[in-house]
Amino acid sequence: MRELRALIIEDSEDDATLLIHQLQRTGYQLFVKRVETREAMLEALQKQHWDIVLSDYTMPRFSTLEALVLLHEHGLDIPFIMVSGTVGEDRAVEVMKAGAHDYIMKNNLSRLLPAVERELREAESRRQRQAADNERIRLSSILEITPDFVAITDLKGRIHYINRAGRQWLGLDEENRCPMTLLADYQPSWTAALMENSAIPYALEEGVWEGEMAILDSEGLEIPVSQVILSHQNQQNQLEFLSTIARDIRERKHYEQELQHQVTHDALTHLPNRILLRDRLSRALANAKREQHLIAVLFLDIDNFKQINDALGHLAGDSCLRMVSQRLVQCIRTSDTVGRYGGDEFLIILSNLHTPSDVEIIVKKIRATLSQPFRINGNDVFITLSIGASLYPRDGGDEENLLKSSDTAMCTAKHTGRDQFRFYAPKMKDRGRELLALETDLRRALEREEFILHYQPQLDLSTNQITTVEALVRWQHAQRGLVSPGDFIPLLEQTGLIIEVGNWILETACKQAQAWWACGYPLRIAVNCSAHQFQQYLLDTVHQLLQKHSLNPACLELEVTESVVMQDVQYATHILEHLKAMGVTLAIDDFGTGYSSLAYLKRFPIHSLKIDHSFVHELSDDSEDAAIAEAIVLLGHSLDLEVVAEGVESEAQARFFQNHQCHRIQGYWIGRPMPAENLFPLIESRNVKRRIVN
Ligand SMILES: Nc1nc2c(ncn2[C@@H]2O[C@H](COP(=O)(O)O[C@H]3[C@@H](O)[C@H](n4cnc5c(=O)[nH]c(N)nc54)O[C@@H]3COP(=O)(O)O)[C@@H](O)[C@H]2O)c(=O)[nH]1
Repeated sequence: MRELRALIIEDSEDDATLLIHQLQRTGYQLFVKRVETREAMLEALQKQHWDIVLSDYTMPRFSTLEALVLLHEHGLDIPFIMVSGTVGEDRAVEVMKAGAHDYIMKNNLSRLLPAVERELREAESRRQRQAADNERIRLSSILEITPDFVAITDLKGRIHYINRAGRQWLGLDEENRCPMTLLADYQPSWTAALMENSAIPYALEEGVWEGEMAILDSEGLEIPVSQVILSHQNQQNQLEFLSTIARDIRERKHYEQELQHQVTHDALTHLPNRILLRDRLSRALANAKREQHLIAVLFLDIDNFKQINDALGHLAGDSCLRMVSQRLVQCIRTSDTVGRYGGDEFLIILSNLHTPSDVEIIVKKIRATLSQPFRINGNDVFITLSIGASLYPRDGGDEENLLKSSDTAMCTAKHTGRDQFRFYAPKMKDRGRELLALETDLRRALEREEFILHYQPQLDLSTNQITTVEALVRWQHAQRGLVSPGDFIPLLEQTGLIIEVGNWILETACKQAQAWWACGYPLRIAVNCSAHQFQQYLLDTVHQLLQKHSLNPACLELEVTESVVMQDVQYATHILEHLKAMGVTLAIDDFGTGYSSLAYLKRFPIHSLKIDHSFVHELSDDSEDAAIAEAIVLLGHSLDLEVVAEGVESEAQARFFQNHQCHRIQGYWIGRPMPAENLFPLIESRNVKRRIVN
């Protein structure tokens, strides 16, 4: 049974009883309270909720109008019916204006029930409307404060509502909040097209569409958004409005891009990494196949990068890689790609080439750019690259083969010597395999005692005596026979084995020199010192060996090439000074082939210069070489350095150097490199069999 709580304002108990009787006929479970003063009504209102108020017009201590004021003061919307015996029309109007919902004459109480029913219904619908209004206000205040863009448009895309965030994004002011402008005016063309062709039809069909789009801000900049579009029907089930809720995803996009960059780029140089390089190569290939173009893949490896790391530290190595990558980027078009393949290896993809010679032009450019010294930690570092190139379609039709071929070409370039460039050629495959096998054998050669030393005499031109011999390593391979150092020294350098083998050479040479001294032959022994050895523990090793074999330091001459000492002048000066302090003599090998600065030459504590044999071979018929050789001898004289001419093969060459007061000569004309025991007869006689005929 429904409840009805009725507050009766009546001074007459009888009249109140009559009203109650009437109300009881409604079938409600009735709760009634009669009051006749303001205070009593106030107390009743405070104690509980009332569904209806029935009020007499006038009472000795209270009135309908006062009761209405009280309700109004407390903001209560309770159906209010005046039930009065004698009230004129004017008063009735006055009461209605004051907020009463109806009035009923006491002599016509049959109207009471329908009036009560109606007012209860209306109160309920007022309550529902109020609740709906409150809900709407709450929702719209939420919409107003949300940072997301919210707009309602009609099916023509005209904006009917837009929230505060939306107004701010689009630069609309408060007054202009529903300007009936088109939402499409605030979208980039690609978003407008996506809306029209896909999102709106889908939302109209399915009710909701979700995806990523963009909105143009007040300055026309694209704000990437994650967007939901909802379609709304009117009461006739016709589609009428679309609401758009868009969330700013700039930050997410930024992180996504950053993540994508991290996955596809090298952290040190910011160049594309292997993953992106492969992707670019496969795209370039697809394009080249369509357009019938040539592609080149260049594999680049920094020569002797380990030395930079070892000598200057890893941070310097890192900045070297960064600098190299910056210079490489400058050498190519933006449509081409340069990336870091790993370690000190870079890859360049050149597309849209017309002829293979285009590659040579780029390689020339790269070498010219890299020929300028790199300033690292206050040192001028010179860097060269070994470069191999493969061409599509000639050397491979897919990424794998092109990469492999360019790598093989680079390895061949590296084995040929530093600073070389090679196009891939099919025969390189075998050479590559051969080098691999050689490397495996080399790793075992030391423990199998397959290395031996040969000695080549140097003739002192002022005394005609052999005063110095150069120790030259040979590899006595079980199957290959005697392997020339030209074939395995570069491999020892690349694998780092040169340190171990170099130390063995140094020790064997020191032992041999000591043995000769013991037999009464005070020969000086010249030993080649590789770049790696020069960078690592050379001072300690030399010091220990001299002690261990009780060798007079003056009997040891270390030959270091010009390029090794020029790579890091400060470091080289430090090492050379310490060696000199130990009493060891120092020679600059292959002099004339590098880039020595005369200023540095003066500063280096060296004892002799060895003229490279390339200037000696063609001496007689090439006046330029003769001029260079003569200039080196003169330079030696003026810097108070001994000069040794190597590669002397003929008497004419020997005479040339004697005439120019060169101190020593070395070469086949005196004697080839030979085992120690073969050298004895030569030293014994103290006379060179072939004499220079004056
Ligand atoms: N780090 C080390 N490098 C070494 C060592 N032993 C040799 N090498 C280096 O290998 C390169 C080739 O050496 P090799 O085949 O021994 O050639 C040397 C001589 O045989 C050759 N030579 C000497 N006289 C003549 C000649 O009259 N004509 C001619 N065509 N060649 C001649 O020259 C090479 C000596 O060169 P250099 O060292 O510059 O004095 C070579 O680069 C060696 O340095 C080693 O133990 N450690």
